[in-house]
Amino acid sequence: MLTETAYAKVNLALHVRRRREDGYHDLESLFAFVDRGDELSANARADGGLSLTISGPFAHGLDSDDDNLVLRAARSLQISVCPERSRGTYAQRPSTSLGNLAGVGVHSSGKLGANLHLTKNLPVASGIGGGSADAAAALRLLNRLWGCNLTDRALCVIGETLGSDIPACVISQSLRVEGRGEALEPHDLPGLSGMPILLVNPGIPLGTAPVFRGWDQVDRGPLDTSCLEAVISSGRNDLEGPARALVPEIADVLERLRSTSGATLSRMSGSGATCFALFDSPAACATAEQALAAEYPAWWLMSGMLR
Ligand SMILES: C[C@](O)(CO)[C@H](O)COP(=O)(O)OP(=O)(O)OC[C@H]1O[C@@H](n2ccc(N)nc2=O)[C@H](O)[C@@H]1O
Ligand SMILES: Nc1ncnc2c1ncn2[C@@H]1O[C@H](COP(=O)(O)OP(=O)(O)OP(=O)(O)O)[C@@H](O)[C@H]1O
Repeated sequence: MLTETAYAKVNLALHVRRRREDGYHDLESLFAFVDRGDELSANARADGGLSLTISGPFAHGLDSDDDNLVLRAARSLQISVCPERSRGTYAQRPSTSLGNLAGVGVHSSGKLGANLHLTKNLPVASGIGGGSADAAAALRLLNRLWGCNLTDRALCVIGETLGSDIPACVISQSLRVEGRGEALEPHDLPGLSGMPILLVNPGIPLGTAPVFRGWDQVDRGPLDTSCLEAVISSGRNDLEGPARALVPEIADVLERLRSTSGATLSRMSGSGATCFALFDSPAACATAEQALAAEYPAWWLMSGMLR
């Protein structure tokens, strides 16, 4: 059995620059990843079939049916390395051209199968990329399990067809991200790796599309990622306003985090409703987590370190 962690994603800053013709938005964002998240495991299956079971604190919020992003990612990988699977039951082929990716041909027998198990530790629809991280973990895991030997770049191309955050989640290291989410540059700012972080969600799921729809279409300018201080002082999350309009509790979370001792940056991640605080020491982070757990038992909390 092989395992992969689906690392929680945080947008340390998220600038929305433009609404595009295709309905998506061009972004500039600094992505970072927490060293904890969902856990995915898999055993190989010789009959080419796929199955998924789910356990964990947020298993109840999720179906293990064909629409689960883990199974959608698995099917996309099957089709990419073994195109004849796109006929018959496997209806959909990734729309992006993968060049000669299919030519790796190692699995022309089409017997790529797996029994997958997901331990769902991250809240669903919460702005920390849970589903995207799961799909990315499935691509990394099955690439190993099936011996496909695809590069990260090829996995990103497959992931991009399933969701904007998935390419970044394939890499799961700090990145500057532009476009819809597909233009990635590694961006390892000094001091970021190992930094303590606390994630806080008020316990209310929030879909991504309605938050983007609420954006006021005002371009407030580019994101300076030259140093962490610039990201802290001049970075924003342009989706915070529309997310707060839908979930007013986000304001309570941010107010509480901003009054926390030792927090160097508090902001909302992605389309919300999860917010985060970065800390100058693990002790300050642990103290904050204990205090919030006692004060707000309904809030979901997870502490960790940036990768
Ligand atoms: C807000 C972020 O989490 C920031 O990292 C991402 O941009 C969202 O990524 P995601 O959840 O993977 O989003 P997708 O599943 O691709 O898209 C969901 C919906 O969000 C909106 N969407 C998403 C990404 C983007 N750059 N512009 C958009 O307008 C679109 O309405 C889309 O239909
Ligand atoms: N394995 C999965 N985990 C979570 N959500 C999934 C999964 N598979 C499918 N979904 C669906 O994807 C939708 C988005 O869930 P997700 O948790 O990825 O949102 P999010 O945290 O807001 O992501 P992002 O930060 O990328 O916008 C949910 O409505 C959920 O039903």
